[in-house]
Amino acid sequence: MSRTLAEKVWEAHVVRHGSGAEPDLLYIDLHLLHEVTSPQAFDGLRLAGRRLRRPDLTIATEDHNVPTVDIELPIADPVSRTQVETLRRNCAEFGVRLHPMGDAEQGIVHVVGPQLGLTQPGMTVVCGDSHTSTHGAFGALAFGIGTSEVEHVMATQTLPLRPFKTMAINVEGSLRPGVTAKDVILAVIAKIGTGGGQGYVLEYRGSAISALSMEARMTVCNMSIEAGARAGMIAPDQTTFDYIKGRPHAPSGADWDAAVEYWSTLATDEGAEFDAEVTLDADELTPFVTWGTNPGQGLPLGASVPDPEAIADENERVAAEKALSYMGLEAGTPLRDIRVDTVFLGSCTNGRIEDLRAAADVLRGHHVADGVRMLVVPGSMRVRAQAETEGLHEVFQAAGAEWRQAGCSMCLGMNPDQLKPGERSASTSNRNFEGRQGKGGRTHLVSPLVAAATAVRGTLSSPADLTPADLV
Ligand SMILES: CC(C)[C@H](C(=O)O)[C@@H](O)C(=O)O
Ligand code: SF4
Repeated sequence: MSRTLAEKVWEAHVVRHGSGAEPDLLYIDLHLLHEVTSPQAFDGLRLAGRRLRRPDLTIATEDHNVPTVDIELPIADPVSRTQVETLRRNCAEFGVRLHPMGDAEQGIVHVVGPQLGLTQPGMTVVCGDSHTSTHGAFGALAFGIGTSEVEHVMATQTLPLRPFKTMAINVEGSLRPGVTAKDVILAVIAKIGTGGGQGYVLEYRGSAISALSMEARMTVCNMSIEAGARAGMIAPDQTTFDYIKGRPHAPSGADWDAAVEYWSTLATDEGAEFDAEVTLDADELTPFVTWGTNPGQGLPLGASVPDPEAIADENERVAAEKALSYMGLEAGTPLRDIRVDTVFLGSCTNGRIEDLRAAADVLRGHHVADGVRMLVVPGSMRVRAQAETEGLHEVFQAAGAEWRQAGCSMCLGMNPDQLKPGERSASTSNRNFEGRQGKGGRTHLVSPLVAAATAVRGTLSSPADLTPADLV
């Protein structure tokens, strides 16, 4: 029978089929941990007198609560300090490999796994974090789990799971210059809505997806959860294999050949049926930005703030009214006229080396606009080191941007990098919820190219809007 990629990975991991209403029990190949969602799970193990079943398949990093400056000083915020210290104690007690602040491999959990070669095609990957969907870019079945499930995986290396439906997201054609993976996924979410993926594993397919680099594919899969999906996946291909080859945890020698042979069987079979299909024309996409307070409230940069009155669906209309009032925006204002105070380049969506390179290319020869602060936060210390080898930090600093240490940073208000009430950002992260980047902060989700151009002009912009007058 023809099967989809997701079905193949699922079936390869069933330890025990559930009968009737019972869920299947799946084996988990990789368990990622961070400081926010692990403490109660470790407590649970301790109370039950259990050890970790497979510490060798478990890895932890510090990302959410870490400051991105003065990292050699004690963490000032007591809550954050406790989180980080608790993770350190737990990892030492239970024998889990941890990359703490300052370590060469520390970084955002979803940047660290792939860069170490831990994330591989055909795996099941879990983490107590919704953006675990990122790892699906490798053809892994990867999803976020709750804290009680984290404990279950720690104790047994398995997880009871209910079946899912499959949705194909076909993106055909080629992206125009200046249009990126971030624009693709923002357009997908605007099309299917923040609940459109509920109950589904999304598979991104088509010529525009095949043409993406691994890092761009991670950007797409990262935001699957913002469409409500269980996971997002892309079939592994030569691009995937080339990315993994030679990484610290990649198979080598005969194991590599055997792995590639297996990975090559994972793509969805010809004739396999999806429960739903959505199609997007890549050639028609332009830079996309959000105007509202959920990731589905987005439009092409060339559009204007929508008029809620013109929205037929009542729920959507009310949501739009509320969003505009929170965002301090007037219907009809061209999106390009929206002025920002802050630009944030980073996060597990867009904090990898290609994102930094793309933004640096725009910033070279330019300066951040008066009154705008720009934070550049590499997704991991390895990304930071690579960027410094390439001199990108000098480009950012010469442009007046702040060059930071690795972490989640301004993606969410759990560390010192936050917006003040009423401040507005252009942010390469994945969520624009009320207060996400700090209480009262207003977030516009954008690509790294739009982030950089916006920093220069001070209003939401794409690189194509920069004129010779913007050069310094
Ligand atoms: C803190 C963590 C549980 C959360 C998540 O699950 O995604 C965070 O990473 C986020 O992006 O909102
Ligand atoms: S960078 Fe943002 S989205 Fe990613 S794990 Fe951290 S807080 Fe969550």
